[in-house]
Amino acid sequence: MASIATAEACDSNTVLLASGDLRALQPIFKIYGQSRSFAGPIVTLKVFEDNVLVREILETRGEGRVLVIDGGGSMRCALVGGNLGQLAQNMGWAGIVVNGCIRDVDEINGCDIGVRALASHPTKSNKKGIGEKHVPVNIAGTLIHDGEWLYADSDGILISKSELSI
Ligand SMILES: O=C([O-])CC(=O)C(=O)O
Repeated sequence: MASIATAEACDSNTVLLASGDLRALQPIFKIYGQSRSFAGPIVTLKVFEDNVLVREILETRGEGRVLVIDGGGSMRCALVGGNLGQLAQNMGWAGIVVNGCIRDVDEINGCDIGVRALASHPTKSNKKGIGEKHVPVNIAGTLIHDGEWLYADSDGILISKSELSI
């Protein structure tokens, strides 16, 4: 999906920014993946050093949505790797935002999705299947709800209560 420029979205939606219906994530993410700009409705996931539920969600049809994973900011393993990046692309996800690490960076950079993560880490995660889908998550200073909209480009990431019009 062609994305609205985040800077422009901020300039033309000052009322939404002031009310908190539109908010910018703190700039803590690195940019990966082929799509530097992406946008879509959010699916939230809260996990910690365990990516079984990440795969479970990415195995469902993305339909242009964005998976937002609160991995608790862990710097001890990767929640998404090349296989999951490929799966996300094949299932039609627009992108993945990870409050945590990814791995197989070269493979992920070849995938036709947008990915944001704190860093890369070569270790895989646990496989216990613990976590919560569709719950509110607090990432980069911002509370994010399932079903809200995410807009990402080279300037940053915006969360909007509803779809923005151009
Ligand atoms: O399976 C994992 O833990 C993540 C991974 O390396 C991949 O997606 O390729």
